[in-house]
Amino acid sequence: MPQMDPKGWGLVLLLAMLAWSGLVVAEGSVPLRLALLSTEADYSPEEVLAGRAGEFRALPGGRVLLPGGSGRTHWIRIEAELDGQADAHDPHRVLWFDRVPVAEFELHVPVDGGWWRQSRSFFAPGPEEELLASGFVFLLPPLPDGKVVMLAQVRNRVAVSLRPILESEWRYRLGDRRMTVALSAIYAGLVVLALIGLALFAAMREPLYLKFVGFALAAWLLLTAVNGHLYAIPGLRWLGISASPGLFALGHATAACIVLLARQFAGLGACAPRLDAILGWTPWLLLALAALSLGLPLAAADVIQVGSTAAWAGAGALCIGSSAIALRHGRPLALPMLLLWFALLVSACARPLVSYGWLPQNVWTMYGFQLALVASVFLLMLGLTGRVMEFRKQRDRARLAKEQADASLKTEQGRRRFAESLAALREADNGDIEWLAFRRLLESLRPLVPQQGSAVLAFGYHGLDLLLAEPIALKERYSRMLGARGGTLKGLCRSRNPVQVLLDDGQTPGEGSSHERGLFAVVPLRMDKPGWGALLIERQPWESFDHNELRLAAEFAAMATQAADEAAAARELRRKAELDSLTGAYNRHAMDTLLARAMAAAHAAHSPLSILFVDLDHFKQVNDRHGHTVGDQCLRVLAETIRRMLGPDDLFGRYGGEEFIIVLPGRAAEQARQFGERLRVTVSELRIGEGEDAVRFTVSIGIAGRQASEHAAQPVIDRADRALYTAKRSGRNQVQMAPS
Ligand SMILES: Nc1nc2c(ncn2[C@@H]2O[C@H](COP(=O)(O)OP(=O)(O)OP(=O)(O)O)[C@@H](O)[C@H]2O)c(=O)[nH]1
Repeated sequence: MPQMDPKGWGLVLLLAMLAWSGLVVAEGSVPLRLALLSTEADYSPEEVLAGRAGEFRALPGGRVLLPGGSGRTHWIRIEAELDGQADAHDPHRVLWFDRVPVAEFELHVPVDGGWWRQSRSFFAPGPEEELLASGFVFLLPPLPDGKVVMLAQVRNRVAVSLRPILESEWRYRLGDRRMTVALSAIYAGLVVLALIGLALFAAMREPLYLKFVGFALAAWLLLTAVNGHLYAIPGLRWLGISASPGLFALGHATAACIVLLARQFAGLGACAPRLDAILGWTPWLLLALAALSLGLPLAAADVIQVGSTAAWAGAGALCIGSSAIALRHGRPLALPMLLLWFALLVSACARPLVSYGWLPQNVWTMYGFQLALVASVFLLMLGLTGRVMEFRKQRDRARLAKEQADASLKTEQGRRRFAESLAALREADNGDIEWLAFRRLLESLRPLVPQQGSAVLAFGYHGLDLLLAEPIALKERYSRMLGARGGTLKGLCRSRNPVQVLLDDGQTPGEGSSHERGLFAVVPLRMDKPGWGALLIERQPWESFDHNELRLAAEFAAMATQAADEAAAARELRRKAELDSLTGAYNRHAMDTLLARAMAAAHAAHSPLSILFVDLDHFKQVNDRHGHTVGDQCLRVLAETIRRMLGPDDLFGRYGGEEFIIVLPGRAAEQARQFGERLRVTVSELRIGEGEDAVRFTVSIGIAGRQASEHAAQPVIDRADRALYTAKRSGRNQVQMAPS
């Protein structure tokens, strides 16, 4: 069995203190004989006493039970034997009745041959009544000793139980004062608890506290209404119009709040979902019943009374059930809650049962409900304050989780975008791959890792030295830093793991440097030795990098170098596939593509373009005489000679075995002829080898120019080929122009 919380013991203590305070004048000092007569006609007190209205029925047990819904007038005869003992110091007597919800209550006392009359109303208390009157109180006129007969005339709608007490005034006042103090404490306590709940809501923004405030206020309204004090409060008197149905509606609203909170405290969503669902819609049902109570005619008040008791019993049973399950699952405060719901259920049903005469009328049956209700509010308050820290922790956890989820989503998006941008490297121009990879790296990391700036430095990476900065304005500073701390950085890169170090840019303070020292995350880049490089991310010296940031930077840096390596490898493969392995010139396939492109460009720009076919003369003899190795060497030397003579836009490829093609964009026939002639002469002067064994060779060249309308290469190639053929036939070692 779970241990009782210290708060639970505090509650028990509170209940005991309230009980000790003695809520009512327990018993009168003068014994009373009671009799009841009910009639539908209107009679005067004399006629009633004379027996014209019917016979009085004697009532044992010191109380009067009046059935509800009758609309009849009840006459209560109260007989007492006054012996005069009370009047030594206190000549006045008080006749006291429990304050029950009756519409009209009039007391008739025979005085000097006439009648002394005073009336009371539960829902419209008169100005002569005290604000927190404990009951219907009548300060009697001086009465002679001996037998006295008084008549109380009552009209009621709901069943009530009345217990008259005849008492000396000072004894009544003593009890009444204790009652007033207790009630004031209860009412004020409820308001204070509601305010505390409101303050907690303002601090925590947790709707549960608002529910509690609603409950505390509903309890306050219900208690003040049940005791009849609500209708005596200036400004709230109008509430008396709703009479008994209004009282029951308040009861239903309070029950709705109780169920709402009981559900929240039990937290059965996971372990008893069905009961949880029922608890979810019960408050709405109770509120609907409250509305119904207000809508039904006043004559149905006694029916509403029965319905209200049943609704409370049902709501109480649900609360008890939920607390019992919560207790089994070890929920905090489940045991005191269970006991309280039980006390509330029993006490809520007790008062109506007293009215029907099925239970004795005493402090517990009449006021137990109020005690239990106050104790419930108090216990819930304790429970709620206990949950403040829990809520705060929960909220912090939820916020942290959301921040982490947002951050990881942002990182994931950044990673995806970065990977996409790296995929585009394969399409990049040859010289841009490394630069683009590192620029993307810096730009992608910037929004993910808070920083002052960042840089990539790389030496001997794919044969390049690079320094990139983000923002670009910092490049100068990083360049200075590299000059001053390059050795340190190179040393750090040997470890291959990211580190964070304080570095300066080598300037002394005051030399114009905006921030001399920064904290740098140094992430070594993976590259083949002797090359080395690093990604640097800079922050203020006091803002260190956490493990995740360093890991992310290392991951992105690895992605960048890997993508650049792959793109460079692809570039190399592509290049090899386009080149002739022996001479390094473009092969025929690549040349066809490049030539088609150059022709289209020349056609679009209306600019000239010339094609030269260069063929070695009697190359078969060179091979035969000197061997293929020498033949190969001749081809390489010729290719190198041609390459040296080309401009940046010129193209050069090997078109067949010993046949080369040269494309000269922008050069017309005459310029091409001069180029060809220069080439022919240069080749004729070449020597392969030394001395007498030196090999010499010549070339024949055929030239054709693009005609104005031509944009396809083949006709020009054909003309150049024919010109070459002419050169060969005409004796070789010469340049022939194709006819234009
Ligand atoms: N060493 C070497 N020889 C090659 C290569 N490609 C083609 N050849 C040779 O080039 C020679 C071409 O001979 P031909 O087409 O008869 O022409 P030629 O002997 O140069 O005579 P003309 O062109 O009429 O002056 C052949 O013997 C081929 O074997 C090569 O890559 N290396």
